[in-house]
Amino acid sequence: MMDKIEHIGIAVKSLEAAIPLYEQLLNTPCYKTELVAAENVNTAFFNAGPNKIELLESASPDGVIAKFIEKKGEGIHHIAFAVADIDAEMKRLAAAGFTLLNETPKQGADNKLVCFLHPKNTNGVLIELCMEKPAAQ
Ligand SMILES: CC[C@@H](C(=O)O)C(=O)SCCNC(=O)CCNC(=O)[C@H](O)C(C)(C)COP(=O)(O)OP(=O)(O)OC[C@H]1O[C@@H](n2cnc3c(N)ncnc32)[C@H](O)[C@@H]1OP(=O)(O)O
Ligand SMILES: [Co+2]
Repeated sequence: MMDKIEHIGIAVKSLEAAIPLYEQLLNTPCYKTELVAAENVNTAFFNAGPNKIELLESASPDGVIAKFIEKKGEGIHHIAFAVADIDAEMKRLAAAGFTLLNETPKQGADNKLVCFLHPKNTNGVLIELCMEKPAAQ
């Protein structure tokens, strides 16, 4: 089952410029920045009530965020839903005909395991599933 919206991902050209703007907008400090090398992105996180805003800056000129900005400009890039069991949700959604962009959960930011669904099957919206990484046994 999909729980709450965990975060909304926003593609930006420059975190240096966008962080102070979102701090002012949300009236709360950025609580974390993190490079997610596997995704080629620099991220910055803000709390917004029960949800989060994730700013995404490309870490290289050919990354997915750079490509997105080149095509569509800065703006909302994806919506991430929290799930309790990412493997079960991936299985359910694949069986329902959605296109999973990764076959197994992969490392996300903020200690999460994530999976993306192709926007072609979701009315043009890139969807991310994310689950808190279980503590190492
Ligand atoms: C920081 C980690 C993690 C977290 O923990 O939260 C993140 O959020 S990482 C975020 C960045 N990573 C990803 O987005 C990974 C998943 N995305 C992809 O695999 C690709 O971006 C994609 C969705 C498969 C698109 O890649 P590609 O096919 O190479 O790009 P194109 O430019 O050719 O696009 C094809 C088609 O799809 C449209 N598109 C692309 N991105 C989006 C988007 N974010 N939302 C909606 N639509 C999107 C693009 O416009 C093209 O459409 P057409 O032009 O109509 O063909
Ligand atoms: Co995200």
